[in-house]
Amino acid sequence: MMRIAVIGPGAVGGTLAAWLGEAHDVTLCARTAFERLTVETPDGALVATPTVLTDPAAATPVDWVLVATKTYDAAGAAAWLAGLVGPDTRVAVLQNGVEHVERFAPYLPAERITPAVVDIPAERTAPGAIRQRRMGWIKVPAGPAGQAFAALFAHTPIEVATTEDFTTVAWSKLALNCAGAVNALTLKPAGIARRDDIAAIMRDLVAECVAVGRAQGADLSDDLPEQVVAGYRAGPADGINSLHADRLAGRPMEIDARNGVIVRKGAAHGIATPVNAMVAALLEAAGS
Ligand SMILES: NC(=O)C1=CN([C@@H]2O[C@H](COP(=O)(O)OP(=O)(O)OC[C@H]3O[C@@H](n4cnc5c(N)ncnc54)[C@H](OP(=O)(O)O)[C@@H]3O)[C@@H](O)[C@H]2O)C=CC1
Ligand SMILES: CC(C)(CO)C(=O)C(=O)O
Repeated sequence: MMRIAVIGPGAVGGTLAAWLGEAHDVTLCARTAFERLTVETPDGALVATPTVLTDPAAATPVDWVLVATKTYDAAGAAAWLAGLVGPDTRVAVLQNGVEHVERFAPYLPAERITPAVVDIPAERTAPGAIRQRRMGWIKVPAGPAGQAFAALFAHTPIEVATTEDFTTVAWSKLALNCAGAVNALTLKPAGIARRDDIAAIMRDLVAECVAVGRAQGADLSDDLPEQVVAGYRAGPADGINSLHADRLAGRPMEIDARNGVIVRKGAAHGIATPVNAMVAALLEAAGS
């Protein structure tokens, strides 16, 4: 049994905490207090009453810290690290985008950070109340830290694996996420991808991501734009991605981590990214 702290027990953090709590000692580090964690999973409900801390001063060292806040809440998440991180603690960052390590490098030595790509669609209806839509998967870089992270989930049906090519995994996931901007813009769930005009915009967003990702070293196939659209069309039409959920709730949005990053890194390589720049600007304006 490992001691695990989850910073940010929202849709992803709450889902993982509920599964991990079946075999480990899990503490939740939350911003908003709640008593009961209930996750409707594809295999039925998981209900737990874990320790929930809301004051970083109450945190004590654990074996693993899992950071699952939104990217824009990194500074708040980092406030927990002084209490949670001891000499042997490993820190996994479970967020979308391709900048997991850069984002937390100001707070921790980079070698202590395990970046994780998560593909587990989950929606939070209230603090501690979550619907996990699909069992999904997590990928982490190959190596001792990645193996130790995967071992935490050995008792769960979630597929957690290491990869020798994390760059490609992260950019492939970014391709999926950058296209999801259309949902936050239109305030329509995943089924909007069934419209041909919207699918054309999604393909353009992904094509820019592919061009920039390749320049960053990712091995991305030519048909990724088509695969992304096909995936959205095949999934539940009422699925709400986390960017869309943020806009619906009036929260900040991960625009920079999901679309802005393509524009920023594209500019560094001299690659034009007008469609991602446009949706990022429209979302910034919509959220301001
Ligand atoms: N939802 C999904 O389906 C998926 C999301 N992701 C990615 O995972 C990451 C997390 O997303 P998601 O789970 O949807 O986000 P949520 O908004 O559901 O959860 C984030 C949680 O972080 C908490 N939080 C914010 N600041 C702090 C702080 N200082 N201390 C402690 N807790 C804090 C929030 O608290 P409060 O309750 O007060 O808001 C909230 O509970 C994002 O990068 C997202 O892109 C990846 C795959 C799937
Ligand atoms: C698209 C999805 C649900 C895939 O896990 C996701 O990453 C998100 O909502 O942020």
